[in-house]
Amino acid sequence: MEKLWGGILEVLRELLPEASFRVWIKPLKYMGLKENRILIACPNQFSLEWIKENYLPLFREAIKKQKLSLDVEFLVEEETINNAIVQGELPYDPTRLLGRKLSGRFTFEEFVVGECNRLAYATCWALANKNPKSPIIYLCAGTGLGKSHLSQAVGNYILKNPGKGKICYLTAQDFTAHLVRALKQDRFDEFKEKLRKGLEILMLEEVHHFAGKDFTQQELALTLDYLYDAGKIVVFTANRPPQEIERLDDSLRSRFQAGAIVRINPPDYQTRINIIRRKAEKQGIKLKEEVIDYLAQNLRGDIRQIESAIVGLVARSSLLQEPITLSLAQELIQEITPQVPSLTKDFIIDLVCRYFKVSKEDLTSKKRQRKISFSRQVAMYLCRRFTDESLQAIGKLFNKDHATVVYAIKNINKKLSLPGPTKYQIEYLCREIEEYLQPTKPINKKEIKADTGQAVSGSTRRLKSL
Ligand SMILES: Nc1ncnc2c1ncn2[C@@H]1O[C@H](COP(=O)(O)OP(=O)(O)OP(=O)(O)O)[C@@H](O)[C@H]1O
Repeated sequence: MEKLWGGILEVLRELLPEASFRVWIKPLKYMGLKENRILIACPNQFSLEWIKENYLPLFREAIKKQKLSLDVEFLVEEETINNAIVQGELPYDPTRLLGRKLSGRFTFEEFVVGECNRLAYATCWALANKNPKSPIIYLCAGTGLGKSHLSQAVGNYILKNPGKGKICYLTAQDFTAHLVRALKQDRFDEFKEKLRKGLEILMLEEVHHFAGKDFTQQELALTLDYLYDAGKIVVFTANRPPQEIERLDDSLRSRFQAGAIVRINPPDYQTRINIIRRKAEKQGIKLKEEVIDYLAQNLRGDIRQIESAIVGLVARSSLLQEPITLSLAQELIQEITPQVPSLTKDFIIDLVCRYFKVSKEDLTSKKRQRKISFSRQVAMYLCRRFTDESLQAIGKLFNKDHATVVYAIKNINKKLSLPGPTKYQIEYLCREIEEYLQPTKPINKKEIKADTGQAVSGSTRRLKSL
C-alpha cells in the first residue's frame, strides 16, 4: 500500500506547483486503509481544512489514476495518534493517562527557550526528570505564552519513559465537572480514589477558574494534601499568581503557594526571532531574514499569533503562487494586528506615576527619596523590557546615564527573584502593560464616562480604583 501512496504523491506533484506541493502535501502522512477509504493524516486542523477545500478533487483524481475505486479521508495527526492508541502502536501505555489527551506537539524539544521562559523550562525539565527542588510548580503567564505547552511537556516526557504511575491531566473546569458528576452518581469515593491511588503526576490547568467554587476548592485542597504528602508531582497553570486570584479559599491559596511559582514572560525580541524560525521550519519554509525581523518587531505577545501569522503567510504565498516577501508579511500583519496600540515610553511613565503616586517631574528629577528613586528604577526596568529603546536612550529619558539604567534593571531583577509585595507590584505593572499591548476591543458603551463622554481604557479605570 506504500506503493499506492507513492503513486498518489507522484500524480499530485505533477498537478501542483512545486511550492504548494512542498508546503501542503509533503507533510501529510499515509495512515492506511479503512473500509474503502484511504486515511491521510494532516499536521493540524488548519492544514486539514485547507486541503479539503482546495485539493480534494486532485486527490480523487490521483487515486483514480491508480485504477482504484477508493475515497479519501483526512484526519488531524493527533486524531491518528488516538487511533494508534486503540491499535496499541503508541510508544507508551495509554492506560497510564487519565483525563485529557496530551498534545503530541507539546514537548520539550518543540519548546523554544529564551530569557522570558528559561526558569519555567528548567523547572519543568527538572520535574520531568524527577530531580526537582520542589515537586510542585505553579506556572503563571498571560495567554498564549506556553503554560500548557510546558505542563504537557512534563506529562509527555514522563509518559514516554518507562514507569507505572498514572498521569492525570485536567483543567479546573474538568475537575469541577468530574466532581459534580461523581456526586450526582453517588460515586464520590471512586472519584477520590482515582485521583489519588497510583497517581504519579497531576497536571491541573487554569486554576484561576476555581474562584468562587467553595466545595470544589475544599475537595481539591484535600486531594492536594494527599498528593503532597506522598511526594507526587503537581503542575498548576494559571493566568495570575495565587495571591491575585479573588474568591479563593486561603487554604487552597496556600497550597498553590507551596511550590515554585514561576512566571513565563512575553517573549523578548531574540526569543521571538528563534520562535519564528522554528515555526517556519516546521511548515517546511525558510523565511528571509528581513521577514523574520519584521515579524519579530510586530508580533510581540501571544505566541499563538506568531504561529497563525506563519500559517497565514504560507497559505497566502501558496494561493497567490508568490514567494514570501516583506510586503506579503506587511500586508498580513496589517490585517491581523489592526488595532494594536503602539507602546510608548510615555505610557509606561504615566502608568508608574499613577501607580506609585509620583509626578513625572519627580521621576525625571535628581531627587533621591526612596519612593521616587524606586519608582524611577521600576520605570527604567519596564522601558527596557517592553520597548526597543537602548540603555542610553532610556537613561536620557530620566536624565541619567546608561550605567544607572543597568544598575536599576539589576536591582529590579533581584527584587523579582524574591517573593514579596515588591515583586507583586512589579508583576502587576507588567500585566497592565501586557494587557495594553493586546489588540483593543471595540469600546463598550459602559466604558464611556457619563460626565464627559470620554472613553476610559480598562487600565485607566483599574488604576483609578487602586
Ligand atoms: N517557547 C515556545 N516555543 C515554541 N512554541 C511555543 C512556545 N510558547 C508557546 N508556544 C506555542 O504557542 C501556542 C500557545 O501556547 P500554550 O497553549 O501553551 O499557551 P498558554 O499559555 O497555555 O495559553 P492559554 O492561557 O491561552 O491557554 C502553542 O501552540 C505552543 O506550542
